Amino acid sequence: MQALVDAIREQGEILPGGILKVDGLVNHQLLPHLTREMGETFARHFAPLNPNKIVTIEVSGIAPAIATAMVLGVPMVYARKKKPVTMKEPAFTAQSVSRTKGGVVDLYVSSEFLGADDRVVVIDDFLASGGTLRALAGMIDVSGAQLLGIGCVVEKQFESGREKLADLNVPIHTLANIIRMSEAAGIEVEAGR
Ligand SMILES: O=P(O)(O)OC[C@H]1O[C@H](OP(=O)(O)OP(=O)(O)O)[C@H](O)[C@@H]1O
Ligand SMILES: O=c1[nH]c(=O)c2nc[nH]c2[nH]1
Repeated sequence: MQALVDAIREQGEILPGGILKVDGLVNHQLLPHLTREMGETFARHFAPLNPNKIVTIEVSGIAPAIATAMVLGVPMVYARKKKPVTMKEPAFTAQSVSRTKGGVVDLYVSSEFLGADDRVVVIDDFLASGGTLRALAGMIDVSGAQLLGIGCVVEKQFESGREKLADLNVPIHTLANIIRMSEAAGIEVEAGR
């Protein structure tokens, strides 16, 4: 997605620990025209798989996920990181490591909104080590739903998440790919794959 690649070139910043800051378009401020194009692009890509649900993780996955779900005309469910009293049991749960806040986070999805009838495409903001998507894929599996594909806005190729998730045997589509980044060389970014 060229507009996303251009925006990352313009606004992206490298932070310690191999973190790419794109708060101006993905993780704090959202640009509606870019978010809409993300949704349209994911929807075009995954529509042939005929999903009936989009699943993501709060918080930064919600915007691209709802943009995709709106185009496909299907519900979007997000894994919550704190279980509210309203959540109906049983809930599927898993743990992942937050890359931007540190520490282990719990993920919860109620069986009220995910189950054996669901054909799921997962949409998230970042594919880095793949740990978060691995945790979510485990919950989807336990629920009995079928995982059809994974879409991420930004892939950090140098963290090899795509390779680590290969055993899931589902297509992974990303919109921008960070090949490498360093203070010396800057951010090397190309269209996703
Ligand atoms: O492939 P991984 O190494 O697991 O990294 C990707 C995950 O890291 C971020 O979550 P984080 O909890 O940092 O942020 P968020 O609250 O902004 O969604 C991001 O939203 C992805 O879910
Ligand atoms: O804002 C972010 N920048 C990153 O580099 C990253 N990697 C995983 N999750 C991330 N979130």
